[in-house]
Amino acid sequence: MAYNRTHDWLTRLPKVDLHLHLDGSVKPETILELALDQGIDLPVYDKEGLIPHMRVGEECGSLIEYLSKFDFTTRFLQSGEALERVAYEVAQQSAEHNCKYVEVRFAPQLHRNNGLTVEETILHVVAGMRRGQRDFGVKAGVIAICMRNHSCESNLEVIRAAAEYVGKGVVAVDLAGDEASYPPEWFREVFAESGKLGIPVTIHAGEAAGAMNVYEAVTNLGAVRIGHGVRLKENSDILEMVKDRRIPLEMCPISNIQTKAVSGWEAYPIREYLEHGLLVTINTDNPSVSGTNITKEYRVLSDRFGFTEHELVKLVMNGVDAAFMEENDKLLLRREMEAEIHSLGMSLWTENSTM
Ligand SMILES: O=c1[nH]cnc2c1ncn2[C@H]1C[C@H](O)[C@@H](CO)O1
Ligand SMILES: [Zn+2]
Repeated sequence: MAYNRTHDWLTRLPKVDLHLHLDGSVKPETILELALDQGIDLPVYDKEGLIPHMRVGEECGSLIEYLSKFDFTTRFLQSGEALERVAYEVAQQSAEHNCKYVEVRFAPQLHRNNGLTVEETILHVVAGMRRGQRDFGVKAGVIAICMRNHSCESNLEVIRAAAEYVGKGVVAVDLAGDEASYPPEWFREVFAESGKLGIPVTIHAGEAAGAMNVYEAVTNLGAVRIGHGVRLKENSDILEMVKDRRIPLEMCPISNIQTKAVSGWEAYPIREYLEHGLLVTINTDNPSVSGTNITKEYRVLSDRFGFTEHELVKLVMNGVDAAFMEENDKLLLRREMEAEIHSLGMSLWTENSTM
């Protein structure tokens, strides 16, 4: 059936988001309220005025510049109440874009300035997410992040706490932060522990450094998914390895352009990856830092790369396949999404399609 890819259609398309940072998803209006509640001074007291403090502009030149935006927001996320609230609001924002499943990631050690333990931060994020799931019908999982600039000891603490909550809201662990200055091989000891404890691993790699980091993440850190992987195209052997092992890539198009993972849209390898058979998924990374949402990501792809409706659905369903979810739950989600896509008047084009 011919389909008109309007704004409305892309909003209504059921979607998933596997790569979304909690501290990169806070609404400016929430910051205004949190600042008031917590008695923290703000540089300005209107929503529009806060945006430049939270969002990168056109001139963003690197991942390091991009990461500098997070310090502003994390100051307000130092209580259980604030963490629970923003996790709840992520579910709400996801529902507004018909995002059926979201994996929310956050770094527990960044939220301990007022004395929360790592376990408490996880408990509060899980509680907010569960409440959001109940009120907005968005399924969710939490990914606990180790930071590249943190000590091995502090990252091990995150891995061990996350392990306690696997099956109770936590679905995986991750490594984020300044990739160019902290290569993945420095974190072998940390991720040996996640291997021992049996927690799934995804690693930010091939974003601000080359394909070798993807190789290291997969072969030595146990990554079963890769955050971004944009620079994988720089090494065809590693690209083939990722393809053969069916490692999904969590690509975040708007963020990837802003952090200069590639020079511009013309060099963005998403069509190349998809046509080569890589398991590409589409995600937001940081809605409030990047000024994005999941509908906008799909719209950009449709506009810039001329993806067909079938290709867009393929990207959505790749996300379902790549989710850190129990197989039974995944089957239910897949069925729910396929039925909804079908009711939008679209035929399906997925390997698992029964149509
Ligand atoms: O795209 C990213 N690459 C590397 N690190 C990132 C990215 N987006 C967010 N982060 C960092 C900054 C946040 O404070 C931290 C935890 O969410 O993760
Ligand atoms: Zn990220």
